[in-house]
Amino acid sequence: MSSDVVIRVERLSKCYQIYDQPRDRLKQFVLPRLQRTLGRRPGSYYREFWALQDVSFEVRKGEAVGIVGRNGSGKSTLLQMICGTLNPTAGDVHIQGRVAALLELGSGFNPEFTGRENVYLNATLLGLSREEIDARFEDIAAFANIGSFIEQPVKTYSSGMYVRLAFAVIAHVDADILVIDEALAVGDVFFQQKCMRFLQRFQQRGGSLLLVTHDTAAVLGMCEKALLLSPMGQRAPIYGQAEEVCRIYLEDLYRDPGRVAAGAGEDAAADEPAPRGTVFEAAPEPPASYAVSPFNAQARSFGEGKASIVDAGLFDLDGRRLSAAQAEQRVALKIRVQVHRRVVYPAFGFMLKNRHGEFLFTEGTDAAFRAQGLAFEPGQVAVASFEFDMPQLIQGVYTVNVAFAEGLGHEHQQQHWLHDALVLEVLRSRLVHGYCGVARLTSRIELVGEHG
Ligand SMILES: Nc1ncnc2c1ncn2[C@@H]1O[C@H](COP(=O)(O)OP(=O)(O)OP(=O)(O)O)[C@@H](O)[C@H]1O
Repeated sequence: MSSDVVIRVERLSKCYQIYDQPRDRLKQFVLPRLQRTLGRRPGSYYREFWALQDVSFEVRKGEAVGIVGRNGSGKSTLLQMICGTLNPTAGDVHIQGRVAALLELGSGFNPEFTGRENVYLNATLLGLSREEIDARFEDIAAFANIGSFIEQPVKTYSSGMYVRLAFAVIAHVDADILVIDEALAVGDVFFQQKCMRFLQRFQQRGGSLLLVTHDTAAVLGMCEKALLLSPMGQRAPIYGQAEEVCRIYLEDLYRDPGRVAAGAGEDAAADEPAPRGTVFEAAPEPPASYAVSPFNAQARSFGEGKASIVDAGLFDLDGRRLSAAQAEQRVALKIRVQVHRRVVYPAFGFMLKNRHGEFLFTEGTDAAFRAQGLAFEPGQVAVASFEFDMPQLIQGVYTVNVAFAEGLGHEHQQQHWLHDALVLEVLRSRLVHGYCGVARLTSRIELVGEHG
């Protein structure tokens, strides 16, 4: 195996034996032995089911590979074989380094043990000595941030707490390869962003990542390569550049006849064909709606401290603070600072982040006020107000960073930067794909003629 390949999967296949009835399993266990003793050819009492066929790919040091595929395409089966908890029917898996996995909820932890005991159990299984775990325990507990629950049996945990602890363990065992089933990303938006930051640093340090997900945006955001698996061998596995693989995955998904409900369109088909010139207007849709959190003054922050951000929030144009907003509503995002020491060329900014920690947009006053030579003096209070139309966001939870800096362009220095000062939760949105939607969308369909 070449030195920088950490996972090599060669022609891997898995066949499960399916028993139609429980008693067939017993028959399969007993009868073939009996038949052999009697000198007869043993029969079989199961059907074969190939969950995975002929999968080959490689992961290199520092590389992130996404595994996409519809339900039942064999993703979990593949991961289990990579982690060594399931034996392949054919083919090989070669691993170079320590693998830590965040797989099915419930696997890995003993429900009767406390969080602390499970940390020791899991980290030991992943190769750490007792002394190493002692030295890291506080960091693990701080990463999980589940408070005194760490001393409670994990059977009392919510699924979010469970994942927090499981992720905290795999983040601290010096793994070379992390295997993450993204379906488990059930923690809140802060924890998800924290995990993403950790995964980015992990990769920068040379760690390799296998990410299983249905979310092509996550694959495109994090992975250079991707593997596409299809259920029931509908198509041979495809391994290649993430963009190309995600494109094929989406095409397959939309080609699936099962997507269209049986009988759909029959009512319309019974109607007379619409004449040329008919225009179909889109039915009006309710606008996307958002819940807006109060300002979190305790949010994580950094900066040189010449001024402090003491408030930030979304307001309507009459100056009322908003706890709810709608897409395309005109709003003002306001950031209030108290100045402690003189600030020359002050600049305010804000950015919206999705649950992966990716910036959807960042806006700031720097360039717009550059020519005006602003300076703030100690004791002054200033409020920046950004007015804009609320964007069309896809389903999810978002956070807003707010920042105050001194200086221009690249020469600026952050005075106070607050991570996640506001949280924006999408309560309803027509959008489920992509990052955000277009503004002021209206749509119509017109029959413009007949061809031929
Ligand atoms: N122990 C088993 N015995 C028999 N069939 C199994 C077993 N485990 C999985 N399968 C079947 O193998 C196929 C692949 O399952 P697998 O769980 O690996 O798919 P998946 O891609 O992870 O699905 P999902 O996205 O729904 O989690 C499925 O049809 C599943 O029913």
